[in-house]
Formats: sequence, C-alpha cells, structure tokens
Amino acid sequence: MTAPAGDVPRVALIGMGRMGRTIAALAAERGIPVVATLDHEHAVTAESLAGADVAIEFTEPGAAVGNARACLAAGVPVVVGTTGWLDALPRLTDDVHAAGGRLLWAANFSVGVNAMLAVAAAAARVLRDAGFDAHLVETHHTAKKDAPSGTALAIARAVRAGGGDEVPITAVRVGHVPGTHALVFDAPFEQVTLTHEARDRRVFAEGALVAARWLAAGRTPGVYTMQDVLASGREGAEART
Ligand SMILES: NC(=O)C1=CN([C@@H]2O[C@H](COP(=O)(O)OP(=O)(O)OC[C@H]3O[C@@H](n4cnc5c(N)ncnc54)[C@H](OP(=O)(O)O)[C@@H]3O)[C@@H](O)[C@H]2O)C=CC1
Ligand SMILES: O=C(O)C1=N[C@H](C(=O)O)C[C@H](O)C1
Repeated sequence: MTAPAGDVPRVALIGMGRMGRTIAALAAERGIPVVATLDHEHAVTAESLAGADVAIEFTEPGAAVGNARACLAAGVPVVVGTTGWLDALPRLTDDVHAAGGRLLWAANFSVGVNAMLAVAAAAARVLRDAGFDAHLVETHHTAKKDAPSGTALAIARAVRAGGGDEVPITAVRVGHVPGTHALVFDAPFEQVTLTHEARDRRVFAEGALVAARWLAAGRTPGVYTMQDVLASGREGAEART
C-alpha cells in the first residue's frame, strides 16, 4: 500500500496489545515517530497524547468509544481499529460533528478485505437470482474477544447491499490464526467461495498507519472509513496517468 503524500505525522498509540505492539514495531521500521503509547494505566488526555498529530486506537469493544471521545476532546484526530462497538457509531458521529473533529474507523485495514467487500456485493447480485445460498465462516486466534468478527459483519452488510439475504455467520476460534474470512455461495451441484486470508497482522498495522497519515493530512472534519483512504489513492493514481 502506498502512503499518501504529506508530512510524516507524530502518532499516539492507544492500546498496547497485539495490534498496538505490531504498529509500534512497523512505525519504527518506517521512521514514523510514536510519541505516546497508552494502556490501561494512562487516561487519554491532551497531555498524555503528547503533541500527537493523530491517534490510533486498538483496544476492546467496551473502551473504544470512550477513547475516541477523549481524542475528540483533546483535538486529536483518531483512527479506530477496534471492532465490536458499531452500535454506538450514530452517537459517536454526532459527537464528531459537534466537536468539529476527525475520526476514521474500519473493521479491517487490509486492502484485500476492502476489495472483497465490493466483490462480495457483486457476487451476491449475480448469484442470488441463480438460487445460491450464502454462508460466511470467520476464523481467528483464541484470544479474540468479539464474535462474529467486525470484518464478517462488514461482508454480511456488503452481501445485503448486493441484494442478498441475511448471511448466517460461523465463528471459529483456534490457535493463532490472524484472520480468515470465507464467503461461501452454495447451489445443488456447485459452490463458489471467496476467501481472504491475512497471513500476518502486519497487514492491518500497515493499513492503520496509512489511514493515520491520510487522516492527519488536513481532512475536512467528519467521519471516514478505509474505503475513503483507498478511493483517494485511486483518484490520485488516475490523476497522475
Ligand atoms: N481493524 C482492523 O484491521 C483490526 C482490528 N482488530 C481489532 O482491534 C482490537 C484489538 O485487537 P488486539 O490488539 O488483537 O487485542 P489485544 O487484546 O491483544 O490488545 C488490546 C489491548 O488494549 C488494552 N486496553 C483495553 N482497554 C484499554 C483502555 N481503556 N485503554 C488503553 N488500553 C486498553 C488491553 O489491555 P489489557 O490486556 O490489560 O486489558 C490490551 O493490551 C480488537 O477489537 C480486534 O478485533 C484487530 C486486528 C485488525
Ligand atoms: O481480532 C482480530 O485479530 C481481528 N479483528 C478484526 C475483525 O474483528 O474483523 C480484523 C481481523 O480479522 C483481525
């Protein structure tokens, strides 16, 4: 993934679990300054955010919205990668507008999953009328707290947007799997499967850093998703050709 143009932002990390640590390591490799690493011990305040241009939040469903609000109050744009809190998005969107702040959220920061959302909607459009039955299987490591995954819910929404019915989701928790999503369309004599497999969680970390740089680069106040980041990359590429 290509990083957007603009200054390299100073980043604050909120949540130093698997994702926080992976982002910290990747940022060090890429020369991106991490000015704060906040865990349970540190409240999110203007002071603890330490002059960051943007915060990246990967914690847990019960903490994400409060942390995002604290970033808004501190005037720091925030990228939220935590899943499992989307019921609160309408209220958080109101808060973003009231604060004149910037928030970007995504259930999955990989380019492949974001492309799969469009493919899933198109496949549902074509296969629904041909009588195919859809099912989704998501597989993750045993330490994952939410089920179904945020990505599975996003794929199910994409299928519905393509005119498909509600998609049943099976969540499998086993070993150390970083994240695999298989969308199955089944008919009496054949089956179509769309699978995305993350081989390493660095793919999510890289996407989150690209999103953070994009959000820090002086966007209009509002709520954004990874689709906005990828669309502006495509527009940029088209403008250059
Ligand atoms: N959008 C995407 O592309 C991806 C999203 N995710 C999502 O990101 C989230 C985190 O995943 P992961 O890093 O694997 O989870 P981990 O459990 O490894 O890490 C979460 C960390 O957040 C800490 N934490 C919890 N509450 C707070 C708080 N209020 N303030 C500061 N820190 C806090 C936890 O501390 P403690 O352990 O002490 O409670 C823990 O260190 C999950 O919701 C997951 O689904 C994951 C990968 C990719
Ligand atoms: O918790 C994880 O690990 C992951 N969570 C995200 C989700 O819930 O969709 C993204 C990825 O699949 C890894």
